[in-house]
Amino acid sequence: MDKKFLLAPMATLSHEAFRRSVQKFGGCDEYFNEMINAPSLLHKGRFEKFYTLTGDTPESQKLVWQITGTTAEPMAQAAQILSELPGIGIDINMGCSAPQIANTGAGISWMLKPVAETQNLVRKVKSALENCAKDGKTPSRLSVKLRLGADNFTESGFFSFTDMLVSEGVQQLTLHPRTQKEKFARALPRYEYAEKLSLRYPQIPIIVNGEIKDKKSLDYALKCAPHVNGVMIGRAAASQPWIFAKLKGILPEEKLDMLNFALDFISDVEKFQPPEFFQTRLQRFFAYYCQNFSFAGYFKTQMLNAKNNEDARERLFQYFEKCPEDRLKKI
Ligand SMILES: Cc1cc2nc3c(=O)[nH]c(=O)nc-3n(C[C@H](O)[C@H](O)[C@H](O)COP(=O)(O)O)c2cc1C
Repeated sequence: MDKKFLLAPMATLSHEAFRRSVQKFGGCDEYFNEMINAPSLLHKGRFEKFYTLTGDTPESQKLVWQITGTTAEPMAQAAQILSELPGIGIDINMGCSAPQIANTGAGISWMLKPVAETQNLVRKVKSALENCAKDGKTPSRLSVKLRLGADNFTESGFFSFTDMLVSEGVQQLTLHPRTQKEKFARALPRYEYAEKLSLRYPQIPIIVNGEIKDKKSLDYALKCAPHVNGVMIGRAAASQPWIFAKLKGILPEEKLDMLNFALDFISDVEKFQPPEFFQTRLQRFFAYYCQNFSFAGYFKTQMLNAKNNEDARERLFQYFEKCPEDRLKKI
């Protein structure tokens, strides 16, 4: 397939330990990091360094650092700092509609504010990236991840917004084609809008995102948006870190040891996350990973109740002792 595969930014999930799980199967073309709050990064909070830990593998060159914030200046400064790290570039989060983000003026709010304010943000971030590209180096790529906008969005309003982004020098757009309030469980994303973006801006890559979880859903998204340059996958990569290899048709024949895979993930979390984050990181990952098993609901509850990493390991051993047939799986 000539399309790129991208790992979605997912708060508490898209970190180095999780990327390593994906990389075990050959990885993907771009890894979006979980969103990084710009003011917190600038204030050098106690945990901020863990958001940018990469472990320095060649795959780190494929990182995209997503920033979130409510005002332009700190976001431009954060973009500058992050552009010094390994990776492809900086992404501005204009799509997150979770109330705790959107209500503060971050995420999708950037699509709803007076356009001049968002234009100022893009301009500031772009110029920060250009100013810090030293010695004739190409500046880091600037991309934006967005939704369709408010529930009463109009097509003309949406395109005048994306026209502004592209004319300000945004070099890649990822569209999760749902409105602010459309939840995952509701209707399918409106993939045709990604197609419209591809035809409108042939000069930049357009990435489609949302509900792609297997060959059938991939084929459907690409049938609706055949000209997109890539496909971004979030939740399905958390339940099946091998999904990119599966969709590319390069999965190894042999069965996967699901217990050892999970144990490796916990060890990587210990390497790349602070102890204060262990519980949330494990809980979020296992909420998805446990979907692979015969007694998914029971297993998930067991893992969500783990008190610490040792307890999580113990619960893994117990599950596979009870259900040995789940341990070696053809994925
Ligand atoms: C747990 C979780 C955390 C997320 N965090 C972010 C984030 O930090 N930045 C962002 O732009 N989108 C975030 N999203 C949205 C995803 O990037 C993606 O757009 C959405 O999950 C739809 O893709 P999917 O159907 O492949 O999961 C998050 C989604 C989930 C499920």
